[in-house]
Amino acid sequence: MSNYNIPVIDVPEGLKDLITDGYNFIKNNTEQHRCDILELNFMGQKVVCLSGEEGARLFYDSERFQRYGAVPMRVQKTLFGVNAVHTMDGQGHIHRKQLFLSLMRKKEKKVAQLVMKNWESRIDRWATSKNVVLFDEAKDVLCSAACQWAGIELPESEVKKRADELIAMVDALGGLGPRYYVGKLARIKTEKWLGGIIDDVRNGRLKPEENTALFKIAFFKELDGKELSSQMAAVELLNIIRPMVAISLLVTFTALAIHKHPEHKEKLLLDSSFREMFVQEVRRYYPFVPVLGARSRKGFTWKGCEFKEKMLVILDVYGINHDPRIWDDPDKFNPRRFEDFDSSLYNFIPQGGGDPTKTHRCPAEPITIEVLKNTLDFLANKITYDVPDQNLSYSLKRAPSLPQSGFIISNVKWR
Ligand code: HEM
Repeated sequence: MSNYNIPVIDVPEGLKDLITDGYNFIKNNTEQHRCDILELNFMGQKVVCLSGEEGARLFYDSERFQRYGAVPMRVQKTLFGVNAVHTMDGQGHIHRKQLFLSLMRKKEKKVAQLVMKNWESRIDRWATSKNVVLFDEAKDVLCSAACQWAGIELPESEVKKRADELIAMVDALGGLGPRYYVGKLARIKTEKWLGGIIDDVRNGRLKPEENTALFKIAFFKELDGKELSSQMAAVELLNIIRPMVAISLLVTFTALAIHKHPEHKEKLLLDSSFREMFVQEVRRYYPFVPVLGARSRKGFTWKGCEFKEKMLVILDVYGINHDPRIWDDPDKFNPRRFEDFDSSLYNFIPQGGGDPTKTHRCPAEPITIEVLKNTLDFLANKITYDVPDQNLSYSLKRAPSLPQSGFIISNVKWR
């Protein structure tokens, strides 16, 4: 590549170097060089990193970029599933995406209600426990609610086991060694479990309601008129319930934000629009998705950078959510910033950017926001609890990140 103005950063040990520098890796380098494009010499392979709102806009230009070949196999074998919707392009992607959008359209209130019922059912047990680890409870609550919504029968006795497997797939994201293998094994087991359920639906042994994800995915037809294989259907059913359980990470950060910012207590009680702003700030401020990847479809030049065909391109999601050109004082937790935030499709992208009907942007942002808003109301206004001494620090060098203690609460009571 002959990009004389583009800084080149050596990454001799590949993933290991990126993990060491963590969420701030691209941001530190783009800020140092005052630019939105970097070239990485990633163990001999050239990779372009894009940042800033304009970088995001370019990344979501589907004429220039594709997803096929961009998601590393290690991420497909743990987080997304091999050949899942995340890796598709063109009409095939839009058709598969419609399946997800149709399952989620106007479902946010219903899903949040299911989550709230599950939270409320735990209070009596919490009241008699010395300590409650909120993250552990959140993943079980969300797993139960996700399965109820999707039409999957899950006995209470199996909830913890399945929730642990689902979270292991998410936890494998930046993990090398054991964390990766635990996530990979969890995916193998879960795909087998759900593949069996899909077979049972198809041969009539199970009869889920017709408006559930289980039914719709079991009988979904690709553009060629064929049903998905039962394993592929299991992968996509997992793409409903796994990310629901992943909301438990944001629930834990929400609890941390309530605890660290008692100055917002009164507003959280009285003002539902402030609760929405608070949730948006949790999604912006705390680390979750670090980067996204794509490959250039064809050669082209942008802002002096020459993109070659099939070149790997990485978008700095965390960096854009902390970009000082978009956010005043980005490292300050300030829900009020959302009062007059001028949102485009590319300047606030915790769950991806662009138009969700046309790009890979997450179809479940309304659900995520509604679940978090209701959970915030529950934690801040419906119950009381103590927060005993514990290690609440979280690392920006681990993806996904989480407060060390999982957020322990005690002496829980209805308010
Ligand atoms: C913790 C909250 C969540 C976060 C941080 C999150 C994040 C993301 C991100 C970053 C993407 C990819 C965007 C891209 O590639 O351009 C995505 C896609 C997706 N998300 Fe979410 N998500 C969350 C919750 C959910 C939930 C609750 C569901 C399902 C109920 C869901 C289902 C999906 C699906 C199916 C896709 C693939 C869309 C496509 O490839 O077209 N997500 N999400």
